[in-house]
Amino acid sequence: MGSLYRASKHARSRLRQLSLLSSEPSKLRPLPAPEHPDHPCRRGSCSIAGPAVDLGGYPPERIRNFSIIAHVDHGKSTLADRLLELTGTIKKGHGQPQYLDKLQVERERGITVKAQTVTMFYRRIINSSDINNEEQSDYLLNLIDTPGHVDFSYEVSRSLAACQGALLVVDAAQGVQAQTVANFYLAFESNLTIIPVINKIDQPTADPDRVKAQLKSLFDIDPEDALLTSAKTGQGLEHVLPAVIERIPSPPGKCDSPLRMLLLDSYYDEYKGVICHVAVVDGTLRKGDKIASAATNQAYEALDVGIMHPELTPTGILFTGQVGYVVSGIRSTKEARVGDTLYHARSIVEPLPGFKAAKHMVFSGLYPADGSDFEALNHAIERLTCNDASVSVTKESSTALGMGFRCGFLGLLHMDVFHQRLEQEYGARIISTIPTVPYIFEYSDGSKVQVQNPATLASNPGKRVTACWEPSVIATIIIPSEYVGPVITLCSERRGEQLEYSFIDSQRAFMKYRLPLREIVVDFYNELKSITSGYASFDYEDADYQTSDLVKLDILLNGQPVDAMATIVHQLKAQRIGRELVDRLKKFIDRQMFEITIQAAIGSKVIARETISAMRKNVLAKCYGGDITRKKKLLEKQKEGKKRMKRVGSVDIPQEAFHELLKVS
Ligand SMILES: Nc1nc2c(ncn2[C@@H]2O[C@H](COP(=O)(O)OP(=O)(O)OP(=O)(O)O)[C@@H](O)[C@H]2O)c(=O)[nH]1
Repeated sequence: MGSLYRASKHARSRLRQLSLLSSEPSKLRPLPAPEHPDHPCRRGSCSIAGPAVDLGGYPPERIRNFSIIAHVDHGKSTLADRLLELTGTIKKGHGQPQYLDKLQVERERGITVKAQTVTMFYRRIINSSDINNEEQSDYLLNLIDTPGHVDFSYEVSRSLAACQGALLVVDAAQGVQAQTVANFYLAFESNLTIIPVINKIDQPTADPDRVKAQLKSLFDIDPEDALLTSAKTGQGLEHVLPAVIERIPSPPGKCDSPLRMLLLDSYYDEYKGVICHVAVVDGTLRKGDKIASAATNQAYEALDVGIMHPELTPTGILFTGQVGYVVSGIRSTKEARVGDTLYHARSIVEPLPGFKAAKHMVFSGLYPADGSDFEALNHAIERLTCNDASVSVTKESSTALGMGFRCGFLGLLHMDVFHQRLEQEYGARIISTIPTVPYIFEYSDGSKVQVQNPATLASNPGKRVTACWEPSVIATIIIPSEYVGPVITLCSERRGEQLEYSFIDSQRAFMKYRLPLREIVVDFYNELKSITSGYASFDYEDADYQTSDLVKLDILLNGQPVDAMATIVHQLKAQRIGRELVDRLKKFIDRQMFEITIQAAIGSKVIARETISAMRKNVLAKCYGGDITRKKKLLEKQKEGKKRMKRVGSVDIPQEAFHELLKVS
């Protein structure tokens, strides 16, 4: 518990400040919906086209920028929905739950993968018991909903850069989970004011007192500071925005300083080009202003400026402390660099600190299923990386798959989501190769290289590998106490080293392990979930490289190595993985006109072998009788299927075979 305890000591002084904050009785009432004539957006003086919104009435002291952070499924997006309804930003019962989860992939998987910002207007009314003495003030609140899964914590840390506070949502029944811990520290290290929200109190198994005790013991959060809510029934929600206004400081920027904006995110729009989400740190941005990028020194004109309320809403202006969007004629992803500082061209400003570069944990080759689609895939990847700057892309080629790309991802789920978005949003059909982590190899000539593609590993016999290192992670695992035994077994099977083991209360154990990254990227989380009946929570942060005993495992078809199927594995696991790869391939490669041998080999030593006997797959076998059109159709279908095959030497490999190999750990 050492590191948690140390950090919680820091937390103590900060949280003490929080408990000093007033909780004077106040009543807050949402503003009328934007379409209402009394809404401040309608009382504005802006004369721009589109919905007029006057942001002039919101100096920094009337602005709060906050994020919602939590472990997966603790209710962030649902809470965000309720706050949007409460402020009239979206209509109640708008029929689209988790409004801010806009991507198809988010809706299908029920997870947030992109942080989303939305501006809300809120009127605070104090002392409402005496209606004549009512005091009211209007606030502009920027809410950023963030993903919960560890693979997207880069999104979280970027979002936090635009905020001064965060709602830390914890499920009242599940209590603190691994990503609650990770997200708490992300927010804490960014110096944000943290408001604990114990959500789902409507559940029969909810135990808010236990969660309060956990928050106290892990983070030294005063139980009095916790808000109790049910985003489902609406219970307790009336206290959330008052707490945001009272406890979270307003943005610190200077209105009269030269403009400095932080580029938070961007995406490509067919008509407008790149749309940049920005946080105005200092100064004012007006439509028509000439702005420049600190990263590229390119200058642009601000063609359209506005807020997300909840969709793009032109305002013509953005003042200090506000979060909004700007369209500036940037057309390529290379120009819109997340973390960049935008400023008025010709003014001299100190660039903002920006963001730490994303650290790629998993690499995989991405190839068009049909080789002639390379340019289309190139275009799709370029567009998509505009909205997901954390993916690294370099071109590569493979003898088996032709021209393609080597992409770096933040984790396996991130990789999966990227593939799905390519297919759903851009209609790309792709084949991806076995994911690998970035290993480091040292050769006999003293040179060291980072190997992101196993196929490139030392094919030169004059260059012997003399040492190798693999990346490791520090994993945090929180589980009900009865599952401790199986989890310890799993972690040691995965070559883990236990660093910490303690209890956060009478029912939950907390463990820290150092594990090789390779061991957790494929299937670790699924197995952890399955041995703990779904009760385990898991998070990790990257740690150092460790020396290791690694070998390159080749797959050969009829004696010919398939570069796209090569993988790097630990010596001790090579035999089992080789066997499994060969078995899986056998199931997915159809019998052909000749015998096919499938082999797994380390160097020249074959460690596993299977044979597929010769026979042409006769699709007409069961097609008796004389219907010629049906026979033609079947042959056509077979021909179509062949197009999706990849030919290695004389062997046709179906796409599915590549997908199957991804599952071998
Ligand atoms: N009973 C109950 N269920 C809730 C409450 N809040 C959210 N849920 C449900 O919990 C599930 C997860 O809610 P989300 O809002 O998607 O959770 P999330 O934290 O945004 O999830 P990720 O985006 O995947 O991190 C959904 O089925 C919600 O309907 C609540 O207060 N009570």
